[in-house]
Amino acid sequence: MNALRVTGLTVTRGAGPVISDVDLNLEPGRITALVGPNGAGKTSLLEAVSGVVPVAAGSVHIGSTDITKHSRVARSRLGLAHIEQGRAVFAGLTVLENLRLTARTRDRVDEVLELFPELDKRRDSPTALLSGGEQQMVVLARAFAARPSFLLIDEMSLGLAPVVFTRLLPVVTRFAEDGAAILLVEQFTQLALGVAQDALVVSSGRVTFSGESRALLDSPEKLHSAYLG
Ligand SMILES: Nc1ncnc2c1ncn2[C@@H]1O[C@H](COP(=O)(O)OP(=O)(O)OP(=O)(O)O)[C@@H](O)[C@H]1O
Repeated sequence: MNALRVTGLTVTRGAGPVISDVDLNLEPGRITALVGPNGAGKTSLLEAVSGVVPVAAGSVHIGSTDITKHSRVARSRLGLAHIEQGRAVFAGLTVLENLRLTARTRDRVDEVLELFPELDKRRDSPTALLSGGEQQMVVLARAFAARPSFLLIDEMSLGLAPVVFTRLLPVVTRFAEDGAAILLVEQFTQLALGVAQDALVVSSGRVTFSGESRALLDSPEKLHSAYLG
């Protein structure tokens, strides 16, 4: 399976660059935690990789295919999915209908519901009636149903109690074990580093650490200085 490779990426917003010269590799089966202070540029980096915003310099490749100028739709056809910040379910549809929007087969819907027994129980409920945590599960489940090879997840925990977020993390791990490459942006730094094999710290738009997440978990000083840039 291919890797996704970001090289020398620079993104400009408003007055100047918010991401500068970032390199990043997403390998099949591995989770990369992307962490850093507020306003560091994490969301902008994800948006540039998925094609929400254009890049000012640098490139994004899937295998040998240069997707830097591809549309979002073209990227998604190549297996790239992006769960953007803030949950967006189709509230008027049931859980099952939400999943069928992205699943190619009925079997895939069943496979995904196996990962989320809570949703299976409520499969025929309008999604609007679910709790915030359950709605976030629908968002994740809908992304999984499309079987992306590369999944960018932006602040899955936003608005959720840590206990709910902790419930979602093993499912993300399981999805990576099935072969997906995942880039996880998270405010709960320790939890994100705990499930990830690789880590990238950005501060003021620049990479201040790139390596195994274990190195940061073992050294709070290293993490602290990477945050400070
Ligand atoms: N639409 C926009 N127009 C102009 N500037 C923007 C826009 N969106 C974000 N920015 C700026 O880009 C910089 C990086 O923001 P970004 O949201 O990418 O950071 P972040 O690391 O995801 O932050 P947070 O952790 O707070 O969500 C910030 O200075 C922000 O003000």
